[in-house]
Amino acid sequence: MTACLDVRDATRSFGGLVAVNAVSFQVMPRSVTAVIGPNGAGKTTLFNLISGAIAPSSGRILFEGTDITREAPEAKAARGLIRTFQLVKLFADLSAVENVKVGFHLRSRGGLLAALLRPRRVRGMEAAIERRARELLDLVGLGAAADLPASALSYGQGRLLEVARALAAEPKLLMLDEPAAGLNADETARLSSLIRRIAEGGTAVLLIEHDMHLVMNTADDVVVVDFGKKIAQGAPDRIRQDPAVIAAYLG
Ligand SMILES: Nc1ncnc2c1ncn2[C@@H]1O[C@H](COP(=O)(O)OP(=O)(O)OP(=O)(O)O)[C@@H](O)[C@H]1O
Repeated sequence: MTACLDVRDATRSFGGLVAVNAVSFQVMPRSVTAVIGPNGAGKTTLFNLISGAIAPSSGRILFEGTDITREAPEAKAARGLIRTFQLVKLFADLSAVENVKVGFHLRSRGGLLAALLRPRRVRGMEAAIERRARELLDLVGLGAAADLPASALSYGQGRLLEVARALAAEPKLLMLDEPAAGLNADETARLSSLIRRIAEGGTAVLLIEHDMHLVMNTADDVVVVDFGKKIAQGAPDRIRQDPAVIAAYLG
């Protein structure tokens, strides 16, 4: 099976500091992979290399077998590599469902423009987008809030709305940067089951997360980085007992 994402020896230096040092790992289709590590380990830099926000000093990044190392974030998004943070912030005055509709434009700009040039089709297309946006809100548990302005949502609901909007772009790989940050225990449990459902629906998920409970309950595969290097990779149960991982967190 071709990996959805294949990171090969990704390296990035800032001056003398090697923030990400020859990190390699793969994300398989329909799987959830978590990147963990102590503060300053290089997780955010690694995410930036994958999403295209910054260029690697060396190494390669393949998406569905194609080398995308030097592609811009927009080009990667068009392939289906979507990071929540690539999207603009939520529009406070727009309703939840309208915010989700914004996500459709990320990948289907050509499609939408073409539709606009064919007036008779527009109405059908708008109705389909509206329907799909509401389905996505149901999926993340915000169905009842669809018509509320984003500003009326709680912090946790706002984070879930960001996920729904990212899903509107039909990602093949969804990258989530600390999705549980600021969520309460209930919301975190719901997020965990949502991430599992997203993966089972055919979208691979790659996340950075500090909440070990979420990681251990949600991820199929855990990549541990420390001082820029990958020090371990494996299933949550194995990672929990890995001496190098324990040392990194205690040290
Ligand atoms: N643009 C930059 N210029 C210089 N140094 C940087 C830059 N970005 C990151 N670094 C350094 O690279 C190292 C890794 O940082 P990074 O933010 O990737 O770690 P992290 O694992 O995401 O940390 P945290 O968990 O605290 O968010 C740190 O030492 C950081 O200071």
